[in-house]
Amino acid sequence: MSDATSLKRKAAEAAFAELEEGMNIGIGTGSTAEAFVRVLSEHVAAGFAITGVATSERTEALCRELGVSTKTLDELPILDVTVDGADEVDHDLRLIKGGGGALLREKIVAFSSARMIVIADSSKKVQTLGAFPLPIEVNGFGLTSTFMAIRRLTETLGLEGEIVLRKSGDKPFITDGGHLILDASFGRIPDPEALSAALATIPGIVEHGLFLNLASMAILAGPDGIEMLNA
Ligand SMILES: O=C[C@H](O)[C@H](O)[C@H](O)COP(=O)(O)O
Repeated sequence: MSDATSLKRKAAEAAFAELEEGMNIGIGTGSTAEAFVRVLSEHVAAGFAITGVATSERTEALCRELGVSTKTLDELPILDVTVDGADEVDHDLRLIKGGGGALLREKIVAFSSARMIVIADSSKKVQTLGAFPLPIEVNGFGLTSTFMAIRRLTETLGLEGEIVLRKSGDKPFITDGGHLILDASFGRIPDPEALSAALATIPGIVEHGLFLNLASMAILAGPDGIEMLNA
């Protein structure tokens, strides 16, 4: 197991320790969330009862393959906890998510959960969000207009940098919801709340990858052990 893989597994094991039998849980997307599904599946195989709501088709397929039972969010609209990865975490538990394109369902599921536990290797902890390009999920209709509105509004906040349409091979990347993603490389986002509020005014934006006031705990696994951040 590579160092990064073993750190993800350690974070996933620590998140499992926060769960109780019988809980209804949101299950995130990405390589760290996948490590969590693997840990979970081992406990399920040993008789631990839990029901999950997956945040992506990819996670749903993995749960099915590994024997973790899932329901839809409509069947289980109130969740005890969501466990998910992140692309960046700051000291106030503000996150950038969506590197894997699952931000919309991830945010809906996290919002439906009493708690959100973020799991990551310690490299994801940052002083200021923004080195990781911010994913912005947009409707395909009026893409150019939406792009220009994002550019205009972010410039008024002093944010500059490349904004590119995410591709999968030579085609646009399409999310599980059938939308497109623009990745905005701002470098630094000194005021995530102001940016989030500004983006919310643009109708073509479906959702963005700033997760503010959602995470209640972050479990960061590093070479020297586990660091827990609590809201
Ligand atoms: O859309 C994907 C998610 O937000 C992931 O949780 C995030 O990109 C982190 O992924 P990973 O654990 O693979 O670094």
